[in-house]
Amino acid sequence: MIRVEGLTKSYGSRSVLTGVTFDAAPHAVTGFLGPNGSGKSTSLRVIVGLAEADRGSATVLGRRFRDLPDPRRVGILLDSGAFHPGRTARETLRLSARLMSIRAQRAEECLEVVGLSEAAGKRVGQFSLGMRQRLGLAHALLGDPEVLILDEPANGLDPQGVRWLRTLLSGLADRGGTVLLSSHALSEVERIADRVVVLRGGEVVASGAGAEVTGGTWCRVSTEDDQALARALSSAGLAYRMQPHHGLVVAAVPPLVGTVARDAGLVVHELCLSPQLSLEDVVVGTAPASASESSLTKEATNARL
Ligand SMILES: Nc1ncnc2c1ncn2[C@@H]1O[C@H](COP(=O)(O)OP(=O)(O)OP(=O)(O)O)[C@@H](O)[C@H]1O
Repeated sequence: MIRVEGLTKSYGSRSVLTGVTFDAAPHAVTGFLGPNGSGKSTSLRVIVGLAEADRGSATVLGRRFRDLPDPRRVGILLDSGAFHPGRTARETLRLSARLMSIRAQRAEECLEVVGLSEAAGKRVGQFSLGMRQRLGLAHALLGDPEVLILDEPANGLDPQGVRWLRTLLSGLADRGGTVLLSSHALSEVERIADRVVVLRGGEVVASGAGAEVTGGTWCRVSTEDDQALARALSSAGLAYRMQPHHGLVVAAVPPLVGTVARDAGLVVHELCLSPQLSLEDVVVGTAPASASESSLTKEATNARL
């Protein structure tokens, strides 16, 4: 379990985190999402004791990270570019294993897990970004941890690598582990994470299972006359946003939107649930007024259903 409560931090006069509060629970992969500069890395650095918060607290397995009797229970990958470029992958892992009093054979096992056995004798300086990420993951796995804290682990991985990462992380979560990973790549996180925490401008703007975060009832719709549909949705008290090229995103389930379109006499061209789009909207802050922002919308939705 990772518990973060009220983290607030400034660099000089610049506020970077404001009251950041969330949990990452065992048996789950929690995605920590947000645009560049929203404070994800700073939060992770505070959690593992590499940065100090001005206020608030962060605990891992019930204690501050630095107070853990056995920090090997927590695997961390914050910067895969930090490995010495002149060492081989095997040397890098064996050195860390020795520092952490972990048997040397574990380095070989972790190289195998991340698919780097063949490249184990190669210098890290010759590695691609994706290979460095794999090495970083191997490093995080050395202590056979119960908790993984990963900053942008999918960075540089090809689609096959992302699939492999998903299998690796969900396997750890299935065995009772806690995984917290940051990313600004929404599609990856949506596929990997069970729950998401969305940070924007140093504040948590949403958290929960994907469907909870997005209201679970967002859909994308386009009709023969989207302006006419917009007017009909407004009359029905439903929140919507016009999309740049065509269509709208609406805070309601498809049958309700379809009914509104039919009552307005409009031919529907496209109507589908749109969880990916809505999560992206939440992260970048372009979501239409959500149900929580507009109880009228929610009531109208319920009434029509
Ligand atoms: N050591 C530092 N000194 C001053 N400002 C910092 C420092 N570290 C981070 N910041 C600032 O804090 C803000 C949040 O940065 P942070 O790296 O936590 O964001 P992020 O969400 O991880 O972004 P990214 O997705 O680009 O990695 C940024 O405006 C950044 O410039």
